[in-house]
Formats: sequence, structure tokens, C-alpha cells
Amino acid sequence: MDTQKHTQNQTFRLGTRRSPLAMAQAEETRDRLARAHGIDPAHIEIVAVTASGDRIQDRPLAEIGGKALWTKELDAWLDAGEIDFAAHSAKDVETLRPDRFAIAAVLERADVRDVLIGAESIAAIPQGAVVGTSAPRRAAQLLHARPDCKVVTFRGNVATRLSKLAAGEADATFLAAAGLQRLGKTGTGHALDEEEWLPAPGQAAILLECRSDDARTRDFLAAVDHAPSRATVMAERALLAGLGGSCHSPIAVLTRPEGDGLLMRAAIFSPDGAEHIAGEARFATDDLAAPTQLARDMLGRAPEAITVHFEGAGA
Ligand SMILES: NCc1[nH]cc(CCC(=O)O)c1CC(=O)O
Repeated sequence: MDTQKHTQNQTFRLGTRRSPLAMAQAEETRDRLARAHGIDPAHIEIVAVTASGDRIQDRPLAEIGGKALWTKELDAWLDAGEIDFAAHSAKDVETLRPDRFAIAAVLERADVRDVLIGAESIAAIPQGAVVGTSAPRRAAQLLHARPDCKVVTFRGNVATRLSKLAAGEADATFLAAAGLQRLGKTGTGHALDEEEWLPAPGQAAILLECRSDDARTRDFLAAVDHAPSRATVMAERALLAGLGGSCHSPIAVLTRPEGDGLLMRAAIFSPDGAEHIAGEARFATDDLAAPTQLARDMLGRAPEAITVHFEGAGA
């Protein structure tokens, strides 16, 4: 069968959240799919929905229902057949997803680093400074390195957070380099070395989810799956599952291809950053038991101030 001719006659509906970052990710997804299949991007229709996570801006995500608030509406649209697939930031997708959905592709991961805005480095943040973030990971990492700083809740999309900073609500804040890049704001802030400041699980990766029984869409999306990115993101999701981690739990991890396998470096924290357990593992690309074992090992070594925030097997 001539695949190109075959896909040329079809259209697909791509669901996305409505935030500027989500829209940029959807456009990137559409363009990559069109290029991979040699079709006009118009065959992929972008359908934007407002997610509860975007509607409720005044409280930390962890308090109002967690990462499900990013996917709930798009899940319903997938179930109803209103969209064929959804594009999500991997970082925002819950660890355990219903079997009726499949991660059909992981796009090539962008810059995984966090960017600090308002100071040149963690060490250069002024003594006692106020730092805005609503991510438990960023708060714990910061307080671990700089217990003198004060963390205040900073929610909202990238532009909102930058304007809060400009308005003086905090002296510094963090954003993902990948998000800034996708919004064309590459000159903003100072990227933090990922060896010293590990990112969030799945950071900088875009996941494409469709209905598991929808072979037509699965085949279509497979063309943009990037195997090394899929391997690292799946390993990080397995670590999260092993830790019983949610968006309440301060978890930092980075997985990189190394030789013919993967190298994973991870850290878990107490929310106040006072306690910290690091772990590292090398394993074969498809060995998802290894990150699960690393999670167990780290929880086994962790004090209660950390384990109370996790529900993993070792806790
Ligand atoms: N939680 C919001 C969110 N989800 C994904 C990204 C950035 C893009 C990515 O990591 O893929 C961001 C913004 C941020 O953390 O600065």
C-alpha cells in the first residue's frame, strides 16, 4: 500500500489546551506530522480546549486536584471521538493513565534545563530573596541549596509568571527552557546546568495520546515517535510510578542515552528541601524494572520527612 497516498486523503483532529505554550506545541506537532507524512498541514486540524488547570489560577495545582486537571477535558474529547489525539507536555501527564489511551508517540525532547530568571545562578540569588514557583520540586531544590530564600506561589502561564516577576511579586522565578524556546523567548534568564539542577520527570518532551483501539491514528502518529526520547521519558515515568510520586512530591530526574543503554540520575526531597536523597542507575533502554528498583532503593534510604510525601512500594 502507498502510505503517502493513503494518509493524503485523511484528516486528523489534534486536541490541545488553549494556553500559548500548549498551542505552540500543537503547531509543532502538526508541522512534524505533516513533514513526516509529506502531507499538507491542513490535514491536521487543531482543536483547542480550556483545561481546568488553566481556569483555576489562584491555588497551587497540587491543592486543587493535581495533574489530572491538565488532561480531564482532552480525555473526554478523546472518549467522545471529538478529537483523534491529544498533544501534552509529558511533565503534566499523570503517571498512571487509563488503558483505553495509548502514548502513541514521544516527540524529540527539546532543551531539558530549567531557566532561572532574576539572577545569574542559584548562588547569585540575593540573600533572603523571594522566589516565585508553584512546583514542589523547584521549591525543594531551591531551599535545599538556599535555605535563606523564601518561596511564594507563582501560578499561571509563562507570560503571567514573567509579568508577576516584572511587577516585583518575587525577585526570581524558574521556567523550563523548552517552554521559553517554544514561545520564542530564548534570550530570557539563565539556563541551569542539568548536572547540578535536575529537571522534572518528562520535562521538554511532548506526548501524543490517542485511543488504544484506534489503529489508524496510532499508525499515523508512529511516524514522529523519537525512540531515544520515548525511552528516556518512559524510564522517568517508571521511576515516578515506583516512587508513587504525584505533583505533590518533589522529584527531580534526568535520563540520558549512554552507550547502548540509559543513565538515570534522580533526587527526591522533603518539601522544605532540608532532606535529600540522590540515586543513579545505568540500564538497558527497555528495562523498566530498573527505574522501579531505583525508586525502591531511594525510598529505602529516605527519612520519613521524604517518604510521607510518596506512596511507593518501599515507603
Ligand atoms: N507545568 C507547566 C509546564 N508544563 C510544561 C512546561 C514547559 C515545557 C516542557 O517542560 O515540556 C511548563 C512550564 C514550565 O515549567 O516552565
